[in-house]
Amino acid sequence: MTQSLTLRRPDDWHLHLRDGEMLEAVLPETARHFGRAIIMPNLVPPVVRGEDAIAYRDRILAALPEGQSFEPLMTLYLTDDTDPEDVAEAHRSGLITAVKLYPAGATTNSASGVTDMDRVAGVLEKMAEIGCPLCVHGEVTRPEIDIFDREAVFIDTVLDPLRRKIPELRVIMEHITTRNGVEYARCGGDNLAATITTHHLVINRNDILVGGIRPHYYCLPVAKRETHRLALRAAAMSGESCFFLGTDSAPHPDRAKLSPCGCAGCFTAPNTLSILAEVFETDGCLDALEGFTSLFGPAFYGLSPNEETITLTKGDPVEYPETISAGEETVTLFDPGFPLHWRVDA
Ligand SMILES: NC(=O)N[C@@H](CC(=O)O)C(=O)O
Ligand SMILES: [Zn+2]
Ligand SMILES: [Zn+2]
Repeated sequence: MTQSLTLRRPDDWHLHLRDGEMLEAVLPETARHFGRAIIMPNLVPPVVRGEDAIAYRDRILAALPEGQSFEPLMTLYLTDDTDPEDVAEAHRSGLITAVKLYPAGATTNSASGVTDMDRVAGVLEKMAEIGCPLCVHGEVTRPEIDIFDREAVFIDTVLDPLRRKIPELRVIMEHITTRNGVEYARCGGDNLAATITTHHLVINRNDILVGGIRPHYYCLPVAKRETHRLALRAAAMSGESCFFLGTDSAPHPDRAKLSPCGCAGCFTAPNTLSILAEVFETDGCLDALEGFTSLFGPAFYGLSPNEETITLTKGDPVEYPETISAGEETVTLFDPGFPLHWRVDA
């Protein structure tokens, strides 16, 4: 029996597009299905000032194939030296949608991130005043903290104190991976939301490590034990508007993933919607998909949902390529490990 499902066109509230040949290769994969995306600023060098964001936005729009429409929602990369006035001006002019906090050393290209929250207090106060949201990579980097505890410790020792100090600041806890993150976001009131990735609904830490190491499942924050994955799944399907999709699709050349020090990131842009439809259906929650992919994100960011719709049709398993090419490089798609029956109609 064929079934179909029509949704408002989704948005991706956390996306890495990179630059150059990688940008050209991955942008069409997102623009095919998504109307808008929050564009991560962790380029090398990072997108720090308003003028960097203008230049990056122009490169993205120039790389968009004819016939595709897509709106990049730009962000600035917060550093110890970010100027509050530069942020205010970029926000006032509509250039940026949010500012991104990377604790220095927490993840890919975060070396220029924040070393001490006190140093950015002035910018964060300014952002609270003007209503500019803060997207947060929520992991501590203290070497003594176990990698599996870094999100929970961040919530207790950095995020909660920050929100008590500046309660008006709108915060998005990005790519949450723990029950702790779910519970904190759920009780955070109107100024707090959390994004959840596709891959964290699918894999737990065993999938990375049991029976051989699977570098393509390695991302940050690293997938946790099964109880946490189940909490994320329940949150995504709960219909609570504080949880919405941020794929964190993070392409890296296979050469860089399959190395003795492989880098973190899962590339999910091409098959995300097929995977999400499959997992929401498996849990009997297809009705909750549209809120998660298309409604709650815009509502939190004060935007309207997209006018257009997309339709997914259920049928024989859809074949996605194992890899896509980016110049001379290949990038491997995230493999959910189960057949995908929902295809996005062209
Ligand atoms: N998620 C990841 O594992 N990697 C992201 C960085 C990030 O979002 O933390 C990347 O830029 O590759
Ligand atoms: Zn991150
Ligand atoms: Zn990311």
